[in-house]
Amino acid sequence: MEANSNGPIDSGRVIAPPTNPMVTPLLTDLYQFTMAYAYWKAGKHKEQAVFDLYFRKNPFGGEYTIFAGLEECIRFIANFKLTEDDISFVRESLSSSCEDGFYDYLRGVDCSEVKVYAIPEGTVVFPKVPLIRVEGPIAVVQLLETPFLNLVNYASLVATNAARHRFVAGESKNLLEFGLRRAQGPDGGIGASRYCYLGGFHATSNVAAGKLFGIPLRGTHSHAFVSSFMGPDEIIDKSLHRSDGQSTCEDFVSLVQTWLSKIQDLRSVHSDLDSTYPCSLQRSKSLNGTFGETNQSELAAFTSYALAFPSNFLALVDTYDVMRSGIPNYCAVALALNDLGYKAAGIRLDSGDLAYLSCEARKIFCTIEKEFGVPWFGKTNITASNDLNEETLDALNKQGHEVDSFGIGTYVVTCYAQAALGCVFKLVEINNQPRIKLSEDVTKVSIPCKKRSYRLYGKEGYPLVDIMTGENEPPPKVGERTLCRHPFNESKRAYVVPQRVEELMKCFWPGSPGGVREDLPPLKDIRERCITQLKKMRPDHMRRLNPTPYKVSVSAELYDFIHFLWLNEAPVGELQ
Ligand SMILES: Nc1ncnc2c1ncn2[C@@H]1O[C@H](COP(=O)(O)OP(=O)(O)OP(=O)(O)O)[C@@H](O)[C@H]1O
Ligand SMILES: O=P(O)(O)OC[C@H]1O[C@H](OP(=O)(O)OP(=O)(O)O)[C@H](O)[C@@H]1O
Ligand SMILES: O=C(O)c1cccnc1
Ligand SMILES: [Mg+2]
Repeated sequence: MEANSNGPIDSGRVIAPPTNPMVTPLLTDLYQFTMAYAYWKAGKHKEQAVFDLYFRKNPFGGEYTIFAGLEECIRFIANFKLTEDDISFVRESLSSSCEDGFYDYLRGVDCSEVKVYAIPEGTVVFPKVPLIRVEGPIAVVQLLETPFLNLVNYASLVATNAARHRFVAGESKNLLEFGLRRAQGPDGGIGASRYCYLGGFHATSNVAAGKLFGIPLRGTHSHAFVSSFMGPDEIIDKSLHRSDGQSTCEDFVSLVQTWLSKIQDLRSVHSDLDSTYPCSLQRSKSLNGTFGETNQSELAAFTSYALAFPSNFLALVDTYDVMRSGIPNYCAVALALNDLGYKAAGIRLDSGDLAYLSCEARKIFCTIEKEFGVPWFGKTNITASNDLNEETLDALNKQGHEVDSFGIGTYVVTCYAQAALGCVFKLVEINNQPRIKLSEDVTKVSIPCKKRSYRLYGKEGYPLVDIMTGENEPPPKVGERTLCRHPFNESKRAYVVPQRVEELMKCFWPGSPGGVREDLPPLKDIRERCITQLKKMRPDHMRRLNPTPYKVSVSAELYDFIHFLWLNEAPVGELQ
């Protein structure tokens, strides 16, 4: 069970309210209330409706999407109730001709008669396949459309964005989400931290998200900290205990200076690197001449930071000059700390050519490891930040770099490459009658009926195709040939003999008190699900350039029915 500041999310039958208290029944479009009134006025409000929530196209030019936001939807409906205040406001907002009986009806509305089936959060999903199916009295379900879309659209978009960044960065790299200052408001910031973590980031700088969701917190320091120091005289208390507490170094500042001199005296290292250096870049300079005078105010800042956090010393090295000042200053402080039994945590680069600088820094760290016999120094952690995105990560990979962690803000949280996912909520059945929404644009035609969907896996363990069937059709069977048809293109079809069949949607809200429903898993488990699922995808669906589309299909029976209904509902044109 995951705890947060609201208590457990899903304890027994009690589900916590939405994370954001602004998520109330009024967080909807006015037309949901006007329609609810018109349904009520027509005596239609209790008719049983089925809506599908799905998207039409994968974002970011990719061929996969990560589904996120479900937990908040369930928390929303579990606590759905209009207050008297809400009802008064709706009354003021609707036409004065609306009858009082409607407001009495609204007073009693909750989601106890609503059923929600959904694909588990963190699953890799594809266009057209319902992520969520909502069943229940039409007036109530209509009120859920906007908040459900609001809760799923950005969550899934940013989780997908995070997963894509992780894919490009590579599994061995640490991804830190640094976007709060650039996010679209407080909810955008909190949501970004939560769903970037879900999508595979390792940590966030967002303290509130750490508290709310238990996401690991990470951070370095900013340029302001470095530039706030004028020189070493500012350091008053220069003493530092050894890490084992056995003794105290009374003048850590001098110890740092001693190490800086030793580094400056290193004259023996040249750019013709031996094979122990991990970096292959040939643009290196020798240390000779590189380490002249370093910036003393920067050194004071680093020393102060080390005195404050001796076990966790990290330095932003690009305030003045990375190679001539930041790196030697960092090394001096780190080596002084090493004398006292502390292992420094690394550097951050926030400007310049991150590939080149990371490689140069690595060479220096390797040199120091060798020259001074400090066994871990070559592996010093290098964090890079500064307007990173998929493209820059890809470029860094191509050039070769020595970055261990990436701090990514603006591009990941604002979903700069694509503003919205475009999830929709469409009526597919009313009173057991399938409904279809037609469009000139065939990709916008809805797939009618209350459906089931399955993921069919092939011999190699990869998912091959998702197939939607009518609710009462027999499911595809392992080892049996299943005809999978493109929903709208007659000629596109294939037989699939699945090695494994997975039903995608599960019941998350049963529509009757005490009914069986899936638990809401902790965020960590959702993240694990996402990471595991992505690893199981066939690589050609995942590549950045021209990925192969994953097939989404319907059964032969559903195909026939869609086209029967299409012909039935589309008026025949007449040419004169
Ligand atoms: N080796 C590289 N290959 C491709 N892109 C890189 C490389 N190194 C850095 N970048 C990217 O290039 C851009 C550099 O931006 P810009 O020129 O505005 O910053 P800067 O001058 O390095 O630093 P700042 O202006 O923040 O001090 C950033 O988006 C960064 O992520
Ligand atoms: O670049 P992003 O991906 O958005 O990541 C977050 C950025 O935020 C910080 O910069 P800051 O706000 O201090 O300003 P800066 O851009 O001038 O460094 C940090 O140094 C990163 O560069
Ligand atoms: O901790 C950091 O280094 C950090 C946090 C937010 C934004 N930029 C950097
Ligand atoms: Mg920046």
